[in-house]
Amino acid sequence: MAIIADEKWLPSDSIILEKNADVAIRQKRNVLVVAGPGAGKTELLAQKANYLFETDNCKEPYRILAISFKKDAAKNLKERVEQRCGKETACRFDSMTYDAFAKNLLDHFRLALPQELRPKQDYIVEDKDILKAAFEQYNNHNTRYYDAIISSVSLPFAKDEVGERIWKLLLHGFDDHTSMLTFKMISMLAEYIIRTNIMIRNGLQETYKYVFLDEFQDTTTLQYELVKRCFLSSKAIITAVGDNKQRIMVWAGARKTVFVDFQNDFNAIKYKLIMNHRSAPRLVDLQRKMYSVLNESDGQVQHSAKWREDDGIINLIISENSESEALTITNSIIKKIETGISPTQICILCKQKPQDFTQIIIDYLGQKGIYARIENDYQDLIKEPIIEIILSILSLTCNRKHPDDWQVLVSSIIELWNISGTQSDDEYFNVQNQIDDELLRIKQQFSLVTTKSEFYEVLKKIVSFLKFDCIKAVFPEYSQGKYLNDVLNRFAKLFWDELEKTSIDLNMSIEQFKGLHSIPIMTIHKSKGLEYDTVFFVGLEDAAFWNFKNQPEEDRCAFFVALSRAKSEVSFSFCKNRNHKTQKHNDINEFFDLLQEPRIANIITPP
Ligand SMILES: Nc1ncnc2c1ncn2[C@@H]1O[C@H](COP(=O)(O)OP(=O)(O)OP(=O)(O)O)[C@@H](O)[C@H]1O
Repeated sequence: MAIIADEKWLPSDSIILEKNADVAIRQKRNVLVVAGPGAGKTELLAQKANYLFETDNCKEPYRILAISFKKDAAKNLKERVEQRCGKETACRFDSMTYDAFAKNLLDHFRLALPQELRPKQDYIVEDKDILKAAFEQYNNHNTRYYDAIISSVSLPFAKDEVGERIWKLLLHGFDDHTSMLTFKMISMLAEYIIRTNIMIRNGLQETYKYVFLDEFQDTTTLQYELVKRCFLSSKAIITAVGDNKQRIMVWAGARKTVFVDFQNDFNAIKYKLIMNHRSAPRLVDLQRKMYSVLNESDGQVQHSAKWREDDGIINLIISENSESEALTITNSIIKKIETGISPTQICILCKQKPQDFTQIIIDYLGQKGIYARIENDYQDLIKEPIIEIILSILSLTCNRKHPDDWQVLVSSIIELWNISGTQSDDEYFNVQNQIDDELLRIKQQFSLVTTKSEFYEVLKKIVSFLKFDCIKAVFPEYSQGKYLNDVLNRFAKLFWDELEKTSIDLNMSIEQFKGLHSIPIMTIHKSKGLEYDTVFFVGLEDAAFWNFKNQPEEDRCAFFVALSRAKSEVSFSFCKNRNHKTQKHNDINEFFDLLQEPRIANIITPP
């Protein structure tokens, strides 16, 4: 890659950065970028990676570490950097979740832990049954407090309290159980490793010259402590991006003071962005109205110039019952699709339990030949590296001429089987031939599949061709316990569902599984960081916001996140009688008041 002089560097993909974004990208010290939805915070991180690599500010062999909350967010960021800088340079961009970061540290440096704190090498992660069994040994049956008890322990052990005793059981195994760690325990052990081993800490700081923290508002105290332990007072330059108004993880321990703490601890300079590149002007107006409700100053937010001033539609649908709600939403979706909007650009959101709120809508859409599905199970699976490889194999058995799939498969196999670039061309062609032969065998075997168990046999063949042990060895996330089996089983089940629905049309099943033709349904939590042309929020009701009285701020943020996923249209739906139960909106009247203000929402009251 040719090196570009600092002053000549320009953002890629014709992106024009607002001034503060450009300054934050070029800044040579720790920065905190705070900005509303659609301001381009994630885009800023991707551009900053390009800038650092293209200008050689991040010289070889230094690397960039990017930490996100969700696997798909981490993968998307990596893909953007790969597209722009090429795979070779982007291999110095390590994009992972907090959980993966902590687990990598533990797995690499497990032996640096004293015996008392050292889990077995084959420890299992997040197994609820083992957790329960450990607590029950101490007659503790209230699962609600398990997390708090685990987190209350300080390392190293000093007190011999119940929490410590439970940790010991989980660390070393008990009865027939092997070691089991929750992600919180992994984070605490990783923090302990860094705290007590200067060499390891120095090594980490020597590796990462730059660190990116996405969705910083949701960082928990444990995660923040780990970042601090790793990078405080180091030469690593940290860029954190976030939005207070989207803090919807307080229930999971998000640290409310994290922005101020970061500014103080890391002497970070704060930049505000004011653009909203995503939403149409009328939607931005509604978001702006919510700023004061969310205790955020700043009505300065601006919409992009690509819109006309009166663009954007907001609806409040008030239905008598679930059937009339489903009919209204289905008809509205049909109209959207008729105007050329892809189903994948239409999203249905719920505060919780999407199954309970959307099953009738799924059925009605299905009757019209429109496929909608609850994404929560699919989203994470699709981003699993092993599933990406299996899908590429299945796809190549349908059509050998899929260059992207071929690329994924060959590069994965080279990595899995540890065939380095120094091997001879002969060896490389040999591998290609082996892949070709195997694809043919799988194709033949698949052509005879009529039952679930026969399909499972095909999958087993694929995994044995890839070599189970190599998969475990190459991908750190699969190295321990049952996780790889768990991923494969979940995939087998969901993919067989698609095969059944398409009468075993493999090509169609792959497309359906990837969600290329379906309307995604998900919780607000899963929708973070995503965007759609049209959003339907189903269940603007007290029952969905059942804890509003105790956590009004977090629920307001949830409403705000739902609203801000939409580019051009958003509908909120209240149903007077949902699933034979009368619904109210007394507790969340403020949302109704807001939507019913003059010139905000069209009120739709189907019969
Ligand atoms: N400078 C820019 N010019 C034009 N479009 C942009 C720019 N920055 C980002 N975008 C586009 O705007 C949309 C929102 O960007 P992005 O997802 O990075 O925002 P965000 O601040 O992370 O949003 P959120 O907090 O809501 O998840 C994306 O479609 C992105 O491609």
